[in-house]
Amino acid sequence: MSNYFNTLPLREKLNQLGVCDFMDSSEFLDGVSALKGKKLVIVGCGAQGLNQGLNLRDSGLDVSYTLRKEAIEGKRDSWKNATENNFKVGTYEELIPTADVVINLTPDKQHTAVVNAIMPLMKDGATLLYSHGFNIVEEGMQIRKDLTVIMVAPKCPGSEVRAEYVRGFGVPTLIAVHPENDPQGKGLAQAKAYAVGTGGHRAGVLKSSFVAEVKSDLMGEQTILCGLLQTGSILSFDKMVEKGIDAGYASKLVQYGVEVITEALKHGGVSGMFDRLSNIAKVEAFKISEELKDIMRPLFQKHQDDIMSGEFSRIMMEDWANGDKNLLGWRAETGETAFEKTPAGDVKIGEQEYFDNYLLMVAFVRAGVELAFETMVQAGIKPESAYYESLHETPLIANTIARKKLFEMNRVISDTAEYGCYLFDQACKPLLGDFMKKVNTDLVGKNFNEGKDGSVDNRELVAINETLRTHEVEIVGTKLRKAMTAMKSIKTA
Ligand SMILES: NC(=O)C1=CN([C@@H]2O[C@H](COP(=O)(O)OP(=O)(O)OC[C@H]3O[C@@H](n4cnc5c(N)ncnc54)[C@H](OP(=O)(O)O)[C@@H]3O)[C@@H](O)[C@H]2O)C=CC1
Ligand SMILES: CC(=O)[C@](C)(O)C(=O)O
Ligand SMILES: [Mg+2]
Ligand SMILES: [Mg+2]
Repeated sequence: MSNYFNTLPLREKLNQLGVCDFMDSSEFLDGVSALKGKKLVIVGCGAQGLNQGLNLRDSGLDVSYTLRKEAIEGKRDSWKNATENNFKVGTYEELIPTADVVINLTPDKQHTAVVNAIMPLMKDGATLLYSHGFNIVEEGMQIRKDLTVIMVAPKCPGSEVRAEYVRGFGVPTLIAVHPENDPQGKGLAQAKAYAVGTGGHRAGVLKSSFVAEVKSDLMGEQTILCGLLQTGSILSFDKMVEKGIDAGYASKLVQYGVEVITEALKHGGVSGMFDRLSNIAKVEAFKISEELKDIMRPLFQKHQDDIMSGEFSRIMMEDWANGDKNLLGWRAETGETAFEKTPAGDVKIGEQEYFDNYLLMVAFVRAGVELAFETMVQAGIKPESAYYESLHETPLIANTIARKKLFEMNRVISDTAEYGCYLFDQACKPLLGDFMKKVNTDLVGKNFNEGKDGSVDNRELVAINETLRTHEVEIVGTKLRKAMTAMKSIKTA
């Protein structure tokens, strides 16, 4: 097998990268009917497996889980996840031959082995569904020609796929039909029905391609969504402690601050987040985010270039072959950071205080969202896809950090995302060394407005507002958020 994307001529590469049609809600009036009465069998019951299954069942669909024998015999977590939620569980041999749709929600690194094990058991004309394009695009997996191959990819960590559904909302979702596998022409109808089943249609669905999804998903998770939130959290905490801020306060500000700050981003975009700052704080946060963009731009571009060329996948698959040596080493290193080891203090922090005392994170988020969006669009990803993958998913990742710090984020996201997150973090921390030397507690830990008279130059403020509001991520975000009529607010502890 070889990288499918690299076998395409440039014209077809650009064509598949550019597939991105925002689907009007009227396209989902058939609801789940295309899958009603069908047997949906999910392989794996982890972050996506469990949470998608819970949503699908609540949407009236017939869901069961097939797990590898050692998971059943060893009563592993995946077996506990499925049985404790009263799902039917069986072996591949027991459940796959009667399945109408087999949903592969195992780790990307296992996909080739898993698909080779389940494909011979799949009945003629069945459907194989992925939630990420890696196996098809980066590994070039070939699927039996009588099978339909589709993708329904939530732009969200598994835990929040369920949390948003329970709130009566959903998460933005990319759907696609693999052009090499749609023999009965039923792929799109099934993908749409599955997206309704997970609740994705309430947040927004893009008709995408396996190529567009994988090349944008890898970029979002490595940079703004996981990598930069990890780097920014660790550097912010270390700076506060270095400057004598109480470690418990610093830990709470960082752990919950990213959720409070990005909740404003979710509802009002970058400009909405900046509007939560005083005028003098907005001017300062703008200035340092401009500097952060200049420092990090080459790193964001390198990540996108390596994703496009297949170099990222090559080095990650090398680590797979090497027993996940880097992944496990970086995971252990992250767990040993002072931020991860310092519990949030029992101290009251008001909602506005998270903005006034944490300008640095506001600046990190603006720089990361805009850089990730700009870099994806320059590489051929359409703005709607880039928006979901950069701005909208950031608060959903932040929800996991608020729950149990970086440990929870790295536990819930895929192993592919976790590897990419660490890869970015390892490069970004030293890149920001000189910048962080100049950072003081006015930007992180203390109220920026304290002792200042609050006056600003009107023309400068008008220019900053104009720059924030006219960025393409704000233009497309305003349009996409209009469709998110069921979006709910989250109150932080
Ligand atoms: N995590 C996320 O939020 C997102 C993930 N995705 C995609 O969803 C897919 C699943 O990812 P995710 O939910 O994170 O995976 P998890 O690591 O959370 O869960 C993987 C599941 O697969 C099982 N599994 C592991 N190894 C094997 C194997 N060799 N054979 C059979 N089953 C195995 C595990 O159970 P056990 O070890 O007990 O057998 C577990 O139930 C991936 O393609 C990922 O890219 C897409 C969007 C977001
Ligand atoms: C949660 C999600 O969308 C990620 C980051 O792409 C993943 O976990 O792979
Ligand atoms: Mg993703
Ligand atoms: Mg991913």
